Amino acid sequence: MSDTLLVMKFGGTNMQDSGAIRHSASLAGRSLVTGVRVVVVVSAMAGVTNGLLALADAAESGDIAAANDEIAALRTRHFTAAQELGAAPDSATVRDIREMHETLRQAVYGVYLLRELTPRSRDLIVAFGERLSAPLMALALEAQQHRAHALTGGEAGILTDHHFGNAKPLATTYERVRDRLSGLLAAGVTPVVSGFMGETERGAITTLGRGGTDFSATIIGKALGADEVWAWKDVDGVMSADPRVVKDARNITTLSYGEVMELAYFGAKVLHPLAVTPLQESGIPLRVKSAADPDFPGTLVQAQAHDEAGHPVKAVTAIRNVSIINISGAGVLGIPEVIASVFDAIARENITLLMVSQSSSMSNVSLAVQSGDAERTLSALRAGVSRELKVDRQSDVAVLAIVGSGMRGQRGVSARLFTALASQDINILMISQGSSELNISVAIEGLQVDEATRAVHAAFGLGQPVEEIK
Ligand SMILES: Nc1ncnc2c1ncn2[C@@H]1O[C@H](COP(=O)(O)OP(=O)(O)O)[C@@H](O)[C@H]1O
Ligand SMILES: N[C@@H](CC(=O)OP(=O)(O)O)C(=O)O
Repeated sequence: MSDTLLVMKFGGTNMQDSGAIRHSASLAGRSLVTGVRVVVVVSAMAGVTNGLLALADAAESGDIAAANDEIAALRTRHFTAAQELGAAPDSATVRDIREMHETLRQAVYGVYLLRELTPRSRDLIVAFGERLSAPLMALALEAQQHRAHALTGGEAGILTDHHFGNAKPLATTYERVRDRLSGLLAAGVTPVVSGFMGETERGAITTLGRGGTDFSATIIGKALGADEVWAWKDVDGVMSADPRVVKDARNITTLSYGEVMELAYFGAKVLHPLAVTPLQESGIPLRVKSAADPDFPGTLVQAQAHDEAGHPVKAVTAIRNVSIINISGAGVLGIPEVIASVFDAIARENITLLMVSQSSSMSNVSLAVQSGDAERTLSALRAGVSRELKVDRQSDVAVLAIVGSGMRGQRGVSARLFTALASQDINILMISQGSSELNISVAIEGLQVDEATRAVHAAFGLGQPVEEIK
């Protein structure tokens, strides 16, 4: 057996049905047959997380029939996949899947009876997607003659805080994961861990935020001191823009942890924004790889940035469904306490600020937040800042960002961005540049975000192949 250890993450698309699961198992198998040890981390089958969220909402609103229909559809989907992967009707896997569905049904009925869906019960319900897919991957690996064992996030040692829906790992997680998984690996068994989920010290199930399976994989990678973490995707790697929006988006060969965090933070759905954080200290590389083309190198994410000649910007990305909250009035004028009260109110509500800007006359502060957080932001501000200030909201906004370490100290980058937007008649509502100079972001009308993305991608020549320099 080689000493190499890889953590491999398979997302929803790569788990969407028995065929995809079998293919994903074969990708892990390519390494396993060479003696490499692998920990597999899986997401829910594509669409299952959204289905679970929808049925939980239906139960809360009293529509138990709709919730039960969705549960039945999910049940059929998981049983069909298990059967197609070779599970006998009386096998332990089928029994486990049946029991999980029964518990899910009971949890959903509880929500219906109470007409209350707390963040805690939502996490319990939504984590069933990943809990149900891990045994399917274990089946597929076993069918390909690899010993495998399915574990929930908690069983694998992932302990988190109590931020249901957006939990973070506790420092004790790392040692615990090592304890839980080392024995299996030493015995030649491939652990298959349900991603996206963990549990609190008291055993309540938590989730790590949408797309959280990437984060689970890197937490496990750090805990085990893995050689690399591989995130298998339905795209070639991290691309210069969302390939669904920009047809000539190209694969980015290397990115630094910082660059990938900026990209994920500014909406590139390809990785969870915190996914690389566990890797930063240890310098473990993350590879984003194409499940359809496993020999293609994909994107290597590591500590150092590699800048590309003539390409100060590596990617353009966007966050949709944003609202701008404006705080204005003479009272804002140059009084630090006012600004402090604004940020206090936001911090108390744990709201993520996407952009902040203050007008030069200092009589106005604008905050960009996800539209889902806008009402909470408005109430927090109305309660927390002086009544003399006017607080209002502009909806249907998007934040577009350009990212790349090569723009540090480079002149003319913002000018190029603004010219590209102006050429399409796109009005800029807010501007901000991170002090790290890894990104420049602008708020624009939501309806214009796709054409803006394409214009900016073209203006920075991101569709053209480049030679890489160190
Ligand atoms: N810059 C980008 N690079 C690659 N993919 C992107 C980017 N921006 C958005 N995406 C989208 O992210 C998707 C992959 O993320 P996701 O579906 O969450 O992965 P998975 O579930 O396979 O882990 C792609 O299908 C692509 O449409
Ligand atoms: N299933 C979860 C977690 C996840 O990471 O999914 P995916 O890898 O399919 O993006 C979600 O949809 O958010």
